[in-house]
Parts: sequence; C-alpha cells; structure tokens
Amino acid sequence: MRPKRVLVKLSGEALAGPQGTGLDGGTLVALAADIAHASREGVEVGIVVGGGNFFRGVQGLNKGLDRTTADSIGMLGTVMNALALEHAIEAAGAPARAMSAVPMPSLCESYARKRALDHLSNGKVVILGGGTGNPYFTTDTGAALRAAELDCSHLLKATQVDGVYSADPKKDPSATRYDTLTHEEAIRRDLKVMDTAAFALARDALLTIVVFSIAETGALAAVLRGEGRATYVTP
Ligand SMILES: Nc1ncnc2c1ncn2[C@@H]1O[C@H](COP(=O)(O)OP(=O)(O)O)[C@@H](O)[C@H]1O
Ligand SMILES: O=c1ccn([C@@H]2O[C@H](COP(=O)(O)OP(=O)(O)O)[C@@H](O)[C@H]2O)c(=O)[nH]1
Repeated sequence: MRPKRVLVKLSGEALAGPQGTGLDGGTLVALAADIAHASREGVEVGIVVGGGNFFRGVQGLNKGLDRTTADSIGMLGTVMNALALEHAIEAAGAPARAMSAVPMPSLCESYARKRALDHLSNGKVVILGGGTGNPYFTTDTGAALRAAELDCSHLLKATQVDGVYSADPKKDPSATRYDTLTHEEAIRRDLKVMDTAAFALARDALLTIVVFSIAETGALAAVLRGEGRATYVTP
C-alpha cells in the first residue's frame, strides 16, 4: 500500500498512555514521531481524534446531563486532543493544523473541506477535532465522514487491538481474528470495534478500513507500507 492520502482515527485513549486518562507526554511524543515520519514519506495524513481520555457522552447520562449537553462536553475533549497533537506533531518536525468541526476560532481553525484539502496538499498534517460537530455521533463516524469527503484511499483505525475479532478480544480470549472481512459482514455480525454507522458510511463510500494496534512504535509506518498485523475491512 503506498497511499497518497489517508485518514487516521486515533481514539482518545491512544493519547493517555498507561494511566488511561488525560494526556501522557511520552505517548504524545511517540505518536507524533510516527505521524511526522509518515508525512515526511510524502503521505498526506488527516487525523480524526477521539476524546475518550477526557469524557464520553454516555458518561454524562448518569450525571444528570441530557445527551446533547453530554455530547457537547465530549466534543470539547476531542478538540483538546487535537490541539495537543498539533503541537506534538509540529515539535516532531512536521507542519500540522488543528481544525475543529465546532467553531472556536480563537483556539484553532474551523473545519472547512476546501481548506483541509489545501493544507493536506501543502504537506501539512490536518488534525480534525469535534468529530462530526453534532451530538448522537462518535468520532468513529466522524472519521468515516472525513475520510470520504477528503477523498482518502484508506481509513486507518489505530487502536489498542491488532485487528477485528469475532468478539471483543479483551473480554473473550477465544475470539478469532479476521485478516479481511467486508463492511457488511462487520455490520451483520455486530462487531463493535467501530460503530455500525461508521461501517455503513465507509461501505457506501467504498472506503477500506484498516484496523491495527498503535501500541508498537512504527506501527503506522508499517501499515502504510502494507506490512504489520492488521484487519482489512473492504467494500
Ligand atoms: N469485534 C471486535 N474486534 C476488535 N475489537 C473489539 C471488538 N469488539 C469490541 N472491541 C473493542 O473495541 C476497541 C476499539 O474501539 P475504540 O473505541 O477505538 O477503543 P480503543 O480505545 O481501544 O481504541 C478495542 O480496543 C476492543 O477492546
Ligand atoms: O461527532 C461526534 C463525535 C464525538 N462526540 C462526543 O464526543 C465523545 C468523544 O468521542 P469518542 O467517544 O468517539 O472518542 P474515542 O472513543 O475515539 O476516544 C463521544 O463520546 C460523544 O459524546 C459527539 O457528540 N459527536
């Protein structure tokens, strides 16, 4: 795989390191180095980052918040991660721009497709916060949406497991790992590695999803070379 432009989905936990919440400096440096390396190799890299290391909407429901307010707090967390990644990637030597689907112009650019494409074609890593900018969604669906509208060849789901399994491998040790499967199969089997909405959007956009573990240094570069353990979810 020598893609021209990819969309990397990073969950919030990927930035938290061993403590599992907030931001871990060493983890940010390691992630940014991988991303900067890919960018220097000439790949245009868009990133959609989650916010689970700060807040997920569902957590708000048992705090007496309504879903929309809880999701707004969650989206703010994704922008916090986008700002941290922008700084870390620039510190690693690659130009980067955070853009938010929720306009907050004093903190970062507001997302606009044309502007994001201009940044990508000028060799900047674009980090997309705020997900879809709407409640009742997650950043998995935001990632599929941005990958489709930015004409990315692949959606690279960087996560804590090394692919898509027949069940959550963290809960079911007997789960078996797929090398490849279709979006339809993932939806039919109700495989919760990504939301059903994200699989459906990727299916309709004919977008291949590559699910891999971000835990090892160099994992992203390996996936971009078509190497490393990963599951390919194809149309
Ligand atoms: N069928 C499945 N295959 C792989 N992972 C699954 C599956 N079902 C649930 N999961 C869980 O989904 C997680 C990936 O979703 P995500 O929200 O990105 O969390 P993470 O913080 O781990 O990236 C995995 O870490 C895994 O624990
Ligand atoms: O388009 C979106 C994307 C995210 N969120 C909210 O932001 C939170 C953090 O995003 P996500 O759970 O996808 O983060 P991740 O699991 O990838 O860390 C979600 O739980 C939602 O509450 C939202 O409302 N709309």
